Amino acid sequence: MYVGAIDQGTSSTRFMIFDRSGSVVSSDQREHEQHYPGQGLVEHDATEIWQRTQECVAGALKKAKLKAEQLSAVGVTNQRETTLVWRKSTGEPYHNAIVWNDVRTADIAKELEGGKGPDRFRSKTGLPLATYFSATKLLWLIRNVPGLEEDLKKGEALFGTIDTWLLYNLTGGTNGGIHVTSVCNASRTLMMNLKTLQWDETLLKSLGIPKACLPEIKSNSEVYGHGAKGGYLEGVPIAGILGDQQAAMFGQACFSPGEVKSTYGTGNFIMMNTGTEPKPSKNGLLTTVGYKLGEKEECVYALEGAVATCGSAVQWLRDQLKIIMDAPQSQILAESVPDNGGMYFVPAFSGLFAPRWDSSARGVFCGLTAYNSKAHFCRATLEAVAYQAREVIDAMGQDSGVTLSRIKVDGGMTANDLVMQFQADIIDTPVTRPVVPETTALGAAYAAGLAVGVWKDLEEIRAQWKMDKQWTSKMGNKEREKYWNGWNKAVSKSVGWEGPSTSHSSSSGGLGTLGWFAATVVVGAAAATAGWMMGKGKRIKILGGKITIE
Ligand SMILES: Nc1ncnc2c1ncn2[C@@H]1O[C@H](COP(=O)(O)OP(=O)(O)O)[C@@H](O)[C@H]1O
Ligand SMILES: O=P(O)(O)OC[C@H](O)CO
Repeated sequence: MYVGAIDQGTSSTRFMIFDRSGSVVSSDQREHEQHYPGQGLVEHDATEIWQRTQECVAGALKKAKLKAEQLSAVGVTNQRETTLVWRKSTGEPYHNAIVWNDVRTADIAKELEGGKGPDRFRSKTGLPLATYFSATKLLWLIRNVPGLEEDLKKGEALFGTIDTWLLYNLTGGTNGGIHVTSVCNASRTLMMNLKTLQWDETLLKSLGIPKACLPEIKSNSEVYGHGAKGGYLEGVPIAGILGDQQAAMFGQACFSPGEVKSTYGTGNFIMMNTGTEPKPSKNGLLTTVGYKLGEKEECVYALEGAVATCGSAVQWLRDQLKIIMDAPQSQILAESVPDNGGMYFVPAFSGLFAPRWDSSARGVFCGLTAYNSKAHFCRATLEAVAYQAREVIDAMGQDSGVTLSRIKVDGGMTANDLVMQFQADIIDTPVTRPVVPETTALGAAYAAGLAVGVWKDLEEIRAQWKMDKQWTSKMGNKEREKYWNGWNKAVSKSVGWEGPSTSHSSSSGGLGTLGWFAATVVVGAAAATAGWMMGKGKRIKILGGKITIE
């Protein structure tokens, strides 16, 4: 018995085939182009994503020497919030998809507050008003694509997140393709009511979004449709849809309240299972749907801390600063120095997400002296991953009252020992990686397999989770405190960079209470304009968002 999973992520798409033991049988992965049409803008060509998806499916089936009919089911997992609209009559997108970390909608998010603050819709949706969520992106499209509003009202223009787009195309597109989304993806749009698990008429009215364009909300595990005739998955039940972070939580078998996973990919997303009642956050986290296994099953909720920039900062070291050739080299370079050399980096390329939600924050390197080398830039970038995660984990502890005994980790960056050790050090909690690191795809496969009886229940799935490696803290309290204070000083330089700070959470770091003693401060930003800045003995050139060190 085999189950497939399409994992459509921010940087790439994978198709993975698993056997009944949850082991990987075959995998194929393709990148798609990242479009950056301006400062803070990130777009994907949805047609390219569909093309890559088909190539991956064909590639993985070929490598495994399997035919589609040998797959019992296929699950879909996707980058969440990324928004697109397409024509029902032709299947063509009206515009590139606007990606979750695009910040063009800062003004729209502010406008939606209507004088009532960023938490105006939080009690219904569990979300603050921020650029991150789909409704702000859909409103931007409505305001900027001529004729779209009329087409949306008529039902000619269909809205979808990436799961919806893939399901539509997998099941036939203009030839009978279904228009559905999963409850956990819908919970990221600002349009779904967390209690009713349906689109909320009052919210839609406040937002000015017509219901006719929205997909039907389905559970995370049921047969939605079958692969279309003539497609690579012809006849195969498409039976699971989970947003990628929910899929990772599911693949990590976090089925009991209080269990936490942290995924280190393009961004970093930390989720805690909070059981069958939505848990409000007072500390800047998101209340969201974890999973719902079938129409009649209870919904399991989660608290989530989303950090926008994680592995993408490593890609930036590679592609923009060009101080590493590839991601694994970041560890080698960072390990070539004994510590951060006093340097900190706040990678607020998309502002700061959880727990601060400050869209005005921008990237900051600080604490430099002439002693610092590119190795310190690299080390500071990697360490920033762990500090950002600690902010979320501290907030999670405050919101849930749970003291964590461990965190289950996954995602591309868990290959980096230095990051994982520093993570365990800075949170003083064990960090545990499973044998199958592709938990996102595995979670989607589990959801699909459960719907068609490949796996019996959650206990059977839990029994398949096996530990590969665990990191425990080797750092003393005094040292941890020193680093944590340094990080918080750095963050205080990042917030409000693009204007008044929009931060609206009581964060865990004691911002503003610390003085600033660094000998040399270098402030850069992905969105920086042209200019030169002088460090002692170093020149840092910032030009059109590209930084070079000479
Ligand atoms: N050894 C490594 N050290 C640091 N970062 C890494 C390493 N390997 C992968 N990454 C980062 O992890 C990310 C890819 O992880 P992945 O889980 O595939 O992301 P996504 O699902 O968001 O596409 C990339 O941003 C890459 O820079
Ligand atoms: O594609 P990833 O792994 O970066 O995940 C993106 C998230 O789903 C955005 O919310």
